[in-house]
Amino acid sequence: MTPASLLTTLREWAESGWLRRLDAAFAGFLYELVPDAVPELLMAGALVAHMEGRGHACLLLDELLGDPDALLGWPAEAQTALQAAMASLHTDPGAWTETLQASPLVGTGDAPSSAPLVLHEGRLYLRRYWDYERRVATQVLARGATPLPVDTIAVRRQLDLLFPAAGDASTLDWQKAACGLALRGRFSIITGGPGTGKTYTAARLLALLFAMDASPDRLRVMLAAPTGKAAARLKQSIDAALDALNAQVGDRLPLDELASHIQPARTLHSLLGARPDTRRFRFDAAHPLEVDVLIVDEASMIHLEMMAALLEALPPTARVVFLGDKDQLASVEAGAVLGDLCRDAEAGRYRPETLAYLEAVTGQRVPDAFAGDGPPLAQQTVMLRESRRFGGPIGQLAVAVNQGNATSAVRLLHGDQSAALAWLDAPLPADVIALALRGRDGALGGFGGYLKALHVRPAPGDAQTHADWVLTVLQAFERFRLLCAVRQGEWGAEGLNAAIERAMVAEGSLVKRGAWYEGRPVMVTRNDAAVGVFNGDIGITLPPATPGAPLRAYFLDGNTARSVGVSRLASVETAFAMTVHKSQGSEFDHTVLVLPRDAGRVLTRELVYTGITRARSAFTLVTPRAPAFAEALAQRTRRASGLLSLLR
Ligand SMILES: Nc1ncnc2c1ncn2[C@@H]1O[C@H](COP(=O)(O)OP(=O)(O)OP(=O)(O)O)[C@@H](O)[C@H]1O
Repeated sequence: MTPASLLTTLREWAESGWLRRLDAAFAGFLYELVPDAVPELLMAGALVAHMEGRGHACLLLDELLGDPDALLGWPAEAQTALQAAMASLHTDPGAWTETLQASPLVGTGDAPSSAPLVLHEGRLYLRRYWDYERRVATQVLARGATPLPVDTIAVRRQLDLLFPAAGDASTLDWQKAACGLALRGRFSIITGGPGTGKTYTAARLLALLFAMDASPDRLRVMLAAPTGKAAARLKQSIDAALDALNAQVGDRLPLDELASHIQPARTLHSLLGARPDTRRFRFDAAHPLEVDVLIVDEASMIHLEMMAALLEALPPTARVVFLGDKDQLASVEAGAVLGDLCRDAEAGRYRPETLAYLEAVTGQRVPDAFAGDGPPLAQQTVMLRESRRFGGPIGQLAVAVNQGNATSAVRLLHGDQSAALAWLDAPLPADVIALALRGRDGALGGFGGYLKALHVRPAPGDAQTHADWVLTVLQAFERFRLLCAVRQGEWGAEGLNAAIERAMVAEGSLVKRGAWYEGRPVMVTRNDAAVGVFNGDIGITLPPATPGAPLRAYFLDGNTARSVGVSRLASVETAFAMTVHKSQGSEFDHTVLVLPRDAGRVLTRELVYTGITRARSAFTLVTPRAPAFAEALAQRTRRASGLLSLLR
């Protein structure tokens, strides 16, 4: 196959929807740069771009040549076309590697180069992603290189105070261990499922750092998370945990002062100083953040590019602690950074030196099963294993789903007597709409509470009454949500949003005269630093206090609301229903997960797990085709990345 005919084939694949137009265009761009580029290079270029669009940081050549069907998961017709095209190219991985390496368009990654592609240990990258991975790995390695000196006797005293032993004093308290490990590292991770006490532990870690610091009055503490909502939740949880701790041990630790050192929680974009029209941030390696301790929540949502920018913006002396659930869906953007970094979290793999340190500072023995010879990062990672909030049916369901145990999960969904869980066979989207409008027996209602709050609008004029009403409406909206596996189609977020709007208009709960109407919930889909809104922010369209003034979108910001004129919101979508991806970092009292008839490779175990763990007190699974649930549980998200190999 000639390069020109391969490019035609790639364009045809894009026309058929197997590749993105961008992927085929990228191969065309490579050909323009080097007209004698071989077809292997053009094919690899289109496919590495395609894989990036699907969240992979790189393309594994072995997998492409060994089992392209499994790698790409294309429809049968596309697979046949791919096989035919691949048959005309080299079949041997060694020959592919040599061919690619010979091209001026492919760098090795070891030497500085501006080649658009990088081939490193059998992984082909778009240069940008190679760069992100390398920068993240460099930072993680530098920050984890040597443990910081610790006065183990003093730490033991503080930890005993912060974690008074309950029950068997010799049983390891992982929360206590997590504080001990984070204390001696500049980079640490505390992972665990929902309600395992990640923020509870982080609050105690702050108290410990404060107690152990030589000049605590100068300690600068920052809190951040990928979304505004997650940031606000983090601050609330840390404040609540510190208040409770104060009541417990306030006479022996200066916790009041600590609270005054914690700055308001920020989104990562705002922390780093996002600027309009550029990917560069105000804070970077040359202009580092002024921080000593940074706690970052919902770390599973951090994508590679953001992680690289964040770590580089931290001064070398700062301490960063990531909190997150490694089993949740990774970010929409390429990379699965937390999942990669937590590869050893389950097993522990603590070295003898780490085990001895943990025993010295906790007074407890780490069970032998967690001993090993893990890399430095594993020595700074702790997985919390006991859920404190999710012991009930929702927690049991989350565990069954995480283990891929469909039989047990289905039994729980069908047989729950407490009504926290339910399975609804919904042959038609109208069944979902009925559930959204009226809720279900035993669970909290659907959008009824929200519509009710919306309609008790105060008389115009009084700013305070108006502000109270806005808050009530925003909080009511947070109680219920439809989560979809996909965006498009009648079972996707777009289809269900349109259907809900129609149903609400038909029953007279909404008056819709144009795209913007009173009561329209919207989700921001693009960061806009100039307006101060970020991807994933959820707002409600409401009239302002001044009579006759144009509609504004109100966003919950902790316990207050801020507003933006709707004409300034360029990229938003209606948000009665949203994708599971976009729901990360949020929780709703009653969460409904809608699985479509067939969603192919997007329907995964991580997606179902993430949906379930958004539910605070009730969860309903809805699907028109029952087997879709078990099929989803059988499918894992696997993202190609070289981060672990760079961390070796
Ligand atoms: N060791 C503990 N003793 C008593 N209560 C605890 C303990 N650990 C956590 N909790 C309580 O369990 C609840 C959940 O804890 P926390 O919010 O810290 O969990 P999380 O892992 O951060 O949850 P999420 O995944 O929702 O962010 C809180 O009410 C917290 O006070």
